[in-house]
Amino acid sequence: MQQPFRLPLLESVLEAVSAGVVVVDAAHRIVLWNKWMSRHSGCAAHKALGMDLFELLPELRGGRVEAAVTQALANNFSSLLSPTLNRAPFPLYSNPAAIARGERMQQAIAVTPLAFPAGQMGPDAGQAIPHCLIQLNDVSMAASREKLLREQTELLRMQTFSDGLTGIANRRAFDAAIDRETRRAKRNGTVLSLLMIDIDHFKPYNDHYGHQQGDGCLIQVSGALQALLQRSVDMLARYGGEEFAAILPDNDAGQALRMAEALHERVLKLAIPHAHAAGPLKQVTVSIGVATLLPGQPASPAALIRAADGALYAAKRQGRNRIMVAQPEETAP
Ligand SMILES: Nc1nc2c(ncn2[C@@H]2O[C@H](COP(=O)(O)OP(=O)(O)OP(=O)(O)O)[C@@H](O)[C@H]2O)c(=O)[nH]1
Repeated sequence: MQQPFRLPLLESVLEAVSAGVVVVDAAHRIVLWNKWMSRHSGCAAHKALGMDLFELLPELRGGRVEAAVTQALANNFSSLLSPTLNRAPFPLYSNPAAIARGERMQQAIAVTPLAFPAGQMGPDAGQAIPHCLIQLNDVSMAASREKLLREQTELLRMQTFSDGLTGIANRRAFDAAIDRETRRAKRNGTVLSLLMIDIDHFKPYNDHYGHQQGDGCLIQVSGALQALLQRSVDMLARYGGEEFAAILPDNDAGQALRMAEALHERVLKLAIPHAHAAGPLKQVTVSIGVATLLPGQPASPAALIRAADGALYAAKRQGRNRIMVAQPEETAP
């Protein structure tokens, strides 16, 4: 090892490294401020050196950086400041365009205690003098990739569980919810109601007005139904083509029937013209089947759906534009 070259070599490494390197002494005075720090902070080393770090950058006072530096100097503790909790504590910018936008670099910061041996002479000879090393890395790219991934994941989640046409929950979301709510009702000994809602004579509507207007009708009806389901626990889902399902946790048979009446009425109020509607009302109507799972009743989600569906088809058979109620069959607990 060629001893004389070590120090200059280390210095050029410190200046060339793609990370911020700052060293402060026990009084928080800056004793090292590398080129990367000058470039990204806009503060040259000759200005920073000898200054109190928290006077140079007062916004670091009282935050996680000051706490980490104090822990390093007083207790010899190292800290890693998570970029999630401490996005950009130092006023550092990736490039001039980022300065113009006022967009700080996202930072990963490591704070490490250092102990320099004091010189050979004097009262402190041989003793370690506490210092603190602060390393900073630019994680802006990783952070924006992470943000993009999070947004894409959220979009995929939305697409997986919502209906592309109406924006309400889709069949997949319904299947998971009815299963979850049935188990919750059994566990808590509470009631659970289910409404199956179907637009009457939708095929002739489509045939007469066209598929696009049919889509518009589905959007209007689902919007009207959704507007009435105000509780966060209620769920309206598109069960199939022109069939919707409403899960009503904690609603007994009477409450579910009243909700069905309100939904039925709300669709009538839309007054969507339907030239081929049966009966005197030449407008879009719905038929609704209602079923309620009673506390302690051993019934499966499938039995609840079967009962509500059975009631819906009874409503269809009896002329449509009406509400029918059925009781789910008991199944083995
Ligand atoms: N426009 C449109 N139509 C759809 C969509 N999904 C299903 N449909 C149509 O909905 C109609 C359902 O018809 P049927 O099941 O015969 O029921 P209906 O004519 O409403 O008769 P009843 O339910 O017995 O009153 C079919 O013509 C489907 O093509 C959709 O996303 N958009």
